[in-house]
Amino acid sequence: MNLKPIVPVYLLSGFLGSGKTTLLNRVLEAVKQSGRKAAVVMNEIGEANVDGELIETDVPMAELLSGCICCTISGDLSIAVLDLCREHSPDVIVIESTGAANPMEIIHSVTEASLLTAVELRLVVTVVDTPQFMELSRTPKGRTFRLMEEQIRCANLLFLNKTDKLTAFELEEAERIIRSRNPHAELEATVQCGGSLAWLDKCSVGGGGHGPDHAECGASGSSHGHGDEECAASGGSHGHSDEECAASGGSHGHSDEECAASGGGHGHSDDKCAASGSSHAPDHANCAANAGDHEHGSPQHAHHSHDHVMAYTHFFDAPIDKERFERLIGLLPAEVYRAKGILRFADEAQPFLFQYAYRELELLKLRPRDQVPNVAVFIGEHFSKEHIRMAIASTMLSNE
Ligand SMILES: Nc1nc2c(ncn2[C@@H]2O[C@H](COP(=O)(O)OP(=O)(O)OP(=O)(O)O)[C@@H](O)[C@H]2O)c(=O)[nH]1
Repeated sequence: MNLKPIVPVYLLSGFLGSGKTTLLNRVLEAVKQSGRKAAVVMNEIGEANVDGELIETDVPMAELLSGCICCTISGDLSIAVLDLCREHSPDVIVIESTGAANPMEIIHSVTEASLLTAVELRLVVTVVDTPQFMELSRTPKGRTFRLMEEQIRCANLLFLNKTDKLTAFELEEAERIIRSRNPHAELEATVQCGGSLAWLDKCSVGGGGHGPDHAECGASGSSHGHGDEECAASGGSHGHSDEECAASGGSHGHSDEECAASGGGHGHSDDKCAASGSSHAPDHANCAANAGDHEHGSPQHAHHSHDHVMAYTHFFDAPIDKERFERLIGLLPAEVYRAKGILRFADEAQPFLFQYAYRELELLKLRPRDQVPNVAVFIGEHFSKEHIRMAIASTMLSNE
């Protein structure tokens, strides 16, 4: 029988602006260096795929815009994965979710895709904006903080990013608090997501095997820890029975145990998967419990913990003035904590990618792959789109 090799799927999770695209670029480079072919699913909450401009043109990419893959377009995610497999036969698929996504729902979508084609979720990597997480941990816990906690709980591997902005003492405190949210995931303190990518190599993929090598790749297998019970614990939050869970994982001949790994992207082989380096499987029960806390039902009936996050996309119809734009950024209300876009400045031949995360602005010259829009996406919580529209009009168009 000529079975297709199972394509490992890596999910990059983490709150808005934490560093997922930064990590994605490192992952893509590493996959390329190893002679394998990656495909990417990118999800943006706004109407423009700004991050896509940072990805090399030869990488097949599916873009899911204007929604969050964990809810409004979760069906699209399974289809995107199927299409990428059919059209490009990748060795590896990397999904970068919006920062507003809950990984549990995405995990569910990937297992849905695995019913139809040979893909398997191998690892959930959550990138934590550590200074931001710590700042929010000191104030009354809002929904953003709780979403960050969920993203932390569902990870196999945690990159505690932006540690350049922390003192050694603060980092120690952050590690302690984050560890308490997920005692099992491998944890690495990083700057620009510069952590180990060994997990990409450890899982033998695309090499003609028929499914993950459980002995070698604990990330995919669950050679220890997950039994039916845990599977149900995890699946339970989405209304799975053991049977359903087995069905989900079983499309490629998985056992229940394996299903826990596939369904949850969790389940490490203690000694073999230095990949995630993790010696334990992230605790499904944690995720499920957490899901319950925050009103996660089945994907169809979920009340998502991130529906407070909103985006306003503004397309400029002509090149804009750089200084005025910087002034506009300075005027953004605190509720807008993330913005990004591709901008054409009046005195510059090349377009710029702009990034704004928690009051830090970054402008980067772009060599676009194609025609690019002149666009800015503003992301935050409970802000007035009208207010932003008016701020743009008064700052960008005034004669001062
Ligand atoms: N100071 C600091 N900035 C970082 C670090 N890592 C990433 N950044 C910056 O943070 C901003 C956001 O990084 P991205 O990789 O785009 O973050 P993201 O998670 O993909 O953002 P969204 O797609 O909007 O959720 C960029 O300006 C990065 O240069 C870090 O370790 N330290």
